[in-house]
Amino acid sequence: MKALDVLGISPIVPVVVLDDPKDALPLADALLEGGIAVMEITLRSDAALSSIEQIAKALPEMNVGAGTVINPEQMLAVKNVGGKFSFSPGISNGLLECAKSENIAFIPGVASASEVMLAIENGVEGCKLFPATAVGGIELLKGFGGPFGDMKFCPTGGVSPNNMNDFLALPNVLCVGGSWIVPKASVSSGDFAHITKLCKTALADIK
Ligand SMILES: O=C(O)C(=O)C[C@H](O)[C@H](O)COP(=O)(O)O
Repeated sequence: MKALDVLGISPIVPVVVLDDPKDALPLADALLEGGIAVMEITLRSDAALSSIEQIAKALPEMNVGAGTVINPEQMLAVKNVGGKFSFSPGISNGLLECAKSENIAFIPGVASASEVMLAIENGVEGCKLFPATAVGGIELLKGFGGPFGDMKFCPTGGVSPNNMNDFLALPNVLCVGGSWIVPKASVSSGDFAHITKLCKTALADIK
């Protein structure tokens, strides 16, 4: 799978923090039921790698990968447990080299023109804009569209049902990332039906 394929799976990429690996499969099922076949599990908890491994083994129809990948060791660990891709909040030569040599779908985070240029120099076709609303959001993406017409983006950080359509309407935006679609309280209380409902509502609201 290539980075652009990852960004083309669903207009919404759920950004997930899991504290307990037992929640991994019910959550993946809930997202699939809601019509979303991609999920980014952030490496911010000890449960992340084992959650990715479980989902990759049990639910091949779910495209599971990692977020918050900030060094090559983590990128390799994600690949080793069956994660299909790595998102990072930033971009570094170490991550770019590791992704190339290991043939890993890598979506780096960018927030400036120079970072987009580093991505282009390394053959990257799709980036996360992070943290999207804080670094300029819609206006920044419109600005990037001039000099970097071929680069595609997944804005993440501050995206919500209120602004999702403004982002998705831009020609250089393939999808948006967000944590709103998987509320922590719903996961901890086992209310996976609510998450399915949030997915269905969000997909139906896309213009
Ligand atoms: O660390 C990463 O790799 C990330 O992916 C960060 C997340 O994208 C944002 O924390 C999600 O932002 P919200 O949807 O505003 O909660």
